[in-house]
Amino acid sequence: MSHFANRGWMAERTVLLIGDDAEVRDGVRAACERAGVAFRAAATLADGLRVLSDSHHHATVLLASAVDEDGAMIRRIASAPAAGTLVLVARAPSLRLAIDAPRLGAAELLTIPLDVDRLAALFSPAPPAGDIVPIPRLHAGSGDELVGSSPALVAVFKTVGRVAGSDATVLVTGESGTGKELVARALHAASGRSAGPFIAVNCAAIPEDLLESELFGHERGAFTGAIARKVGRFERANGGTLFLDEIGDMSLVLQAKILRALQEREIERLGGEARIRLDVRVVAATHRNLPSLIASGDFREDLFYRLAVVALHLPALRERTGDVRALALHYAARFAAEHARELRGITDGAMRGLETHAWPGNVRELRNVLERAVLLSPGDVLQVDHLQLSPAAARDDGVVDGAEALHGYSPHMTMAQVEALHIGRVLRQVDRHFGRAAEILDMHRNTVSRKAIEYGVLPG
Ligand SMILES: Nc1ncnc2c1ncn2[C@@H]1O[C@H](COP(=O)(O)OP(=O)(O)OP(=O)(O)O)[C@@H](O)[C@H]1O
Repeated sequence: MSHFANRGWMAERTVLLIGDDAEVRDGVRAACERAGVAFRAAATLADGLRVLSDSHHHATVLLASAVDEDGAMIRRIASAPAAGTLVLVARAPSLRLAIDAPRLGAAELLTIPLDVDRLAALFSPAPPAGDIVPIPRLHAGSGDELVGSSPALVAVFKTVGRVAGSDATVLVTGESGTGKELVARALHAASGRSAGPFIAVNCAAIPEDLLESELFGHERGAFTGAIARKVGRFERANGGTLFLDEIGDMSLVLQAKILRALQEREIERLGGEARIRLDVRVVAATHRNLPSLIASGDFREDLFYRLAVVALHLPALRERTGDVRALALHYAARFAAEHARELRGITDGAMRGLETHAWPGNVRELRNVLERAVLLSPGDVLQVDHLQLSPAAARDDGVVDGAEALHGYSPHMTMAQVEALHIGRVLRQVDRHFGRAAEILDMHRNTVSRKAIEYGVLPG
């Protein structure tokens, strides 16, 4: 390469650091050297804006300042066209900064001490076009359809097609996140009841003492606190489909009541006299092994046979890796459209990473990984670093199986990996409510948010 050509390339690929911190400067410079891009620094915001006004940068790293409470500084840099990809770094990022960063236009928020490898990956030039799996255009109307063509999923499609037209009760089994609810919706949509309601109840999410009235309803005064009549979900599903999710977590008393409702096709509201006729198709689902619950006396055998008139099993995603590519492209296209991001494709390396991941959270986890990657990738190609797949869940460690895989845990993990997994899981569970997560984890909420950012486990 000639001297001039080299200079031209360097001018294109320059990273600007704005901020006055020796440790950050050293880290960013090291990442630039590793990525083969030029490094430039501006100590103050004013200097930085001056530099940005006369030269273009591939990426800008901004040391987030505690005084920038409303993010005005970040917004100003992010909106400068010459700033390129914006990366924020902070020593102890506040929860607010972590949540606001993507909205303000930052592609990444990194903590100090800097992860030089991650930074270098962000600065690396886009990979050559040949290594990219292109993302298809999203066709209009593609919503929540079942994606995949593995033999296991095709068998599910066929069964759905065969039984949708009947009113037979269907039991859908499979690990959490495998698509049981989506299958129930597909059964409803393909049935003669699609004009009627689809009512879903997560039996494990509703406290035991409320579940009965939630399902069957109650009359006014049926119990303390029943100040008005309530129509239950069975009744609300009349003319349509009732989806009873996590049926294996229901008490034996309620199991008996469900069985009766299914057999008699009638219910009574709590505290009521009248029998109410039902025209409801029931689809039930569970991630638990019902035959073993029957063996331990925790699930009624007669209810099992009543529910499993047709049984449909959704295999875990790691057992049908053939579906991963189609799902990844589907969700990349969908989230790119949803978040108005131009995306060309996914690198071969990233696709391999997806195909060899153990997916303890199944399709739900894949969907979250893709959404986060689409939001946070700086360029128009998704690379393996953008996926932030936890190495602990790589499939080929040979130990992750059965119940352990279900929980993403393996005895080869470091304490940090276990902590990352647990914090991510708790945050998802409490729907990103950091106060509640802090209580569960018995940690200060700032520690929770710092660790979540550090480990890259903020749920999408
Ligand atoms: N084959 C698939 N194609 C496209 N999206 C899918 C597929 N399977 C699952 N998903 C998506 O994954 C997510 C989880 O699916 P769903 O809620 O149906 O799983 P589930 O098995 O009912 O989970 P849980 O047992 O935790 O309730 C949803 O966003 C769903 O749209």
